[in-house]
Amino acid sequence: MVAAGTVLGMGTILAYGDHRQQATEVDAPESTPGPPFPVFTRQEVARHHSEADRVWVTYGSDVFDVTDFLELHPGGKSKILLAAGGALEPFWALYAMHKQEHVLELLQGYKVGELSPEEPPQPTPGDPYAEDPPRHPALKINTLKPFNAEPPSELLTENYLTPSQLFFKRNHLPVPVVDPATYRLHVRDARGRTLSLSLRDLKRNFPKHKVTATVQCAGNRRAEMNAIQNTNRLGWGIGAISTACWGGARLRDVLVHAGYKPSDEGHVSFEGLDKEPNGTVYGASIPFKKAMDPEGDVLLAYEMNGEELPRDHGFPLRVVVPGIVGARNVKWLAQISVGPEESKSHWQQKDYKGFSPAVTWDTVDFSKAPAIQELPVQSAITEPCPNASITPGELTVKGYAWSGGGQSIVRVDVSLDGGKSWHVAKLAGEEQAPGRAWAWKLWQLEAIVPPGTKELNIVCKAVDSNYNQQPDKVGPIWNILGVLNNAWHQVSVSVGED
Ligand code: HEM
Repeated sequence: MVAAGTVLGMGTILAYGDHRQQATEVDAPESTPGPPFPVFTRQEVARHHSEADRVWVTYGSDVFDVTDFLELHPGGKSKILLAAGGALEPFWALYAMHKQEHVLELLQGYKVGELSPEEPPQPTPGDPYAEDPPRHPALKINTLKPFNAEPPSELLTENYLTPSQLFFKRNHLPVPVVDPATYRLHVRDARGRTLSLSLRDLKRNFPKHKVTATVQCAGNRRAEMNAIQNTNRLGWGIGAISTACWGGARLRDVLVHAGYKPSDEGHVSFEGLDKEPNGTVYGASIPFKKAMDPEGDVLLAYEMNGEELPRDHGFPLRVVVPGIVGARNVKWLAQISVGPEESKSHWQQKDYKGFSPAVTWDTVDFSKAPAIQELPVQSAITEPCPNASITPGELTVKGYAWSGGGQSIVRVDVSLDGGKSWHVAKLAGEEQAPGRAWAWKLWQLEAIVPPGTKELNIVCKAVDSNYNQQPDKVGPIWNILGVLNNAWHQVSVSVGED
């Protein structure tokens, strides 16, 4: 049934075939409609995520079986396998050369069905996570309930903005189901009254601002800390960090509307609609000064990468606090209040704080450590992958670098010999104003691996505009919560024969 295709160099692709019918015959009679395509749910598609189960992908509302194209793919089999069982869109946002007519025609030849219309989420008694949204199978899951997952690290630096479906997900609780028509944001105003703002109010009454900002979880790279001594907390790799262009109202404008003055002091507390079974909601706070700073760029965001905020990222409204740890970027925002004290929530008081390696669960005193706000300078290697096997000759090393508090990245040093000698990487990314460099820089180093080399120990370290640098070892910054790991990132690869 499947006519094998032939690839004649880049761009020249012949006859890959049609899985259902030979519909591309040159002299085909007046097109007679074929039998209707079968309909599949996203869950059924997701079961086809390996060659053994056949590799299915979706594009729009169509389902394709691309198993027979794997070996023919100009981008390689491994790349298609990243999308196996899920949507092509986030990958094709990274590799835009697919948005050409001949590629789409080629894909049509592999169509095997259509997606059934999205079922509205069904509450299941006893499972508070039953109404969580569908996710892309390419994500590497840390925990399913609550959903915590990161993209494959080599994809992180394929595009400056992370496609929303691949953006890391860090949920503390089930994703709430919110009706945008009845949604209200409650803001305690300066006179103690509660303002109730609809989404329409926020969109119509406050100017829309766009900010490109990186969000990083404090636990990014915890796996390296867990390898030293297990913290028994989410073992994030290097992918608990992503970048998006956010759009929404400025928090400052809403606070001014609510009667606050820049000279006021204290903290702005946020509460989400995500709840524990006992009714406790997620909450966090940021300093009032940051919220009111005209250059602080804090948003009440309703857009992510030019589209409506996805459910996993806080639909219909979330806080985006550029330069500040992800945990304060409260999603599914329900309430804002201003007061002399920080949020009383567990996540502000008893989590997301840094401690000495000497502190244990028996000796920890959470009241002694400040809540994490701005994060330290960070960088990581996304390519090559750890334990990859490479050949002598040209080597491209890629990665990301970012610093908290709006500090820009001024340099990334890369070593191929474990830190004995260094090279300076080339930086790329949006130029953002000093002190407002909210988004990461992607970096790249082209190197030559001499013949006879057996292995490389690749290391990277970044320098920010305050000349803050990363510490060389994880051990001395290990802590019971496994947060703030910004040690030099290291990747070892073996070098085979050419
Ligand atoms: C399953 C459906 C897919 C089809 C039908 C497809 C098809 C193609 C075609 C026809 C090209 C050559 C484009 C040109 O003429 O310039 C191409 C290139 C490429 N594809 Fe795909 N692709 C698919 C999935 C993917 C996925 C999921 C990824 C990434 C995760 C990917 C990554 C690439 C890359 C990196 C290239 C460029 C290769 C090079 O220039 O050396 N493709 N693909």
